[in-house]
Amino acid sequence: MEPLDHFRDDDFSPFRFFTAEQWSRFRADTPLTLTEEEVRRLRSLNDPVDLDEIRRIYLSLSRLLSAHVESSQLLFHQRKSFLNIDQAWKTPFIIGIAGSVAVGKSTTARILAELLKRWPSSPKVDLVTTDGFLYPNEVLRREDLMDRKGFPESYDVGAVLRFLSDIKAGRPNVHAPSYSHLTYDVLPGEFTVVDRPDILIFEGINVLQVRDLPEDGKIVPFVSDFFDFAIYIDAEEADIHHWYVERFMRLRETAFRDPESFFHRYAAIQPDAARAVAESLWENINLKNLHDNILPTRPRADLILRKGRDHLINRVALRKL
Ligand SMILES: Nc1ncnc2c1ncn2[C@@H]1O[C@H](COP(=O)(O)OP(=O)(O)O)[C@@H](O)[C@H]1O
Ligand SMILES: CC(C)(COP(=O)(O)O)[C@@H](O)C(=O)NCCC(=O)O
Repeated sequence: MEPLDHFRDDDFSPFRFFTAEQWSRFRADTPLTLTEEEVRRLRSLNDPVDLDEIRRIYLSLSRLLSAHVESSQLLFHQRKSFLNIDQAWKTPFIIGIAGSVAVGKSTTARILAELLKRWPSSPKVDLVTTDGFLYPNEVLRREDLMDRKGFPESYDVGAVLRFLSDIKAGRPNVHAPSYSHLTYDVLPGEFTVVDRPDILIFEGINVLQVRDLPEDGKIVPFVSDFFDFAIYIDAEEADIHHWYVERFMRLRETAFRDPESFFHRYAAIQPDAARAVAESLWENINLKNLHDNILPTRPRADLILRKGRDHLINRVALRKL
């Protein structure tokens, strides 16, 4: 099989590689618990995912995650008895989902959340996206970071770490800030409340980021230190570029029509001028971020889902144990 860029599919690779067909066989007898209509509701604009893709890719993934969650619960109980402690609260299992802007992380996260909720054990599954942890536009403007929205420095990483550490500590009613793609800003005073889930899916472009160690020797964790399983959604740069621009053009006919939309002015201009804006946002912000900050985190994932030009997953790489 063709390797994933600089990954080598050989005995020394940390990953095992599968075609979508090979991967689909691992679903065994995992039942299909979503309907076509539900998948349509869960997918983002321009995402072609359908029930066939759920069968081919997501059922095996759900089965694999179920094995990981089960074994982490077993380990948790064994640890309790080893330490002879009586810890009433459980530690949520956290799944990180990373990848470029416009690669389809939100759709994958929403589909996974629904599939996991429908396991026979009916776990409580919550989903949080990292955009709520971006600094408000007012701060980004002041710090001259509006052209670096989505870069590591545009997030309040301290707040992310406090959030995840509260979740892992089993605290009730932990607040995650909210973001609006419509106003292109953090929503003041709006939160998602996360109340001791069994599983938390934490999705965002930079969740596998590692930072330079502080010079003062202070020990600061990485966001991914809180993850039990990390997924990277991957695709050819040219394809993601195309999806970004096409989505922007579709948004002109939908979300941008709303006078509240930050991008409202681009709904009225000529298509060529709008396309030029999308190209520039891609080139100057999102592509740079992909090269400098996102792609380098790919080898840190446990699982890489690689999409083809048609936006469907055609290859899977699973980290060897
Ligand atoms: N300007 C926008 N207006 C409205 N919705 C948007 C806009 N940009 C992105 N979205 C939506 O926000 C979600 C997240 O997009 P993005 O951060 O690019 O990640 P991904 O495509 O990997 O899910 C998607 O559902 C997308 O359709
Ligand atoms: C809000 C985003 C940074 C994504 O954030 P995430 O949820 O991945 O943390 C991204 O969608 C974005 O707005 N990028 C800035 C450039 C642009 O408008 O495309």
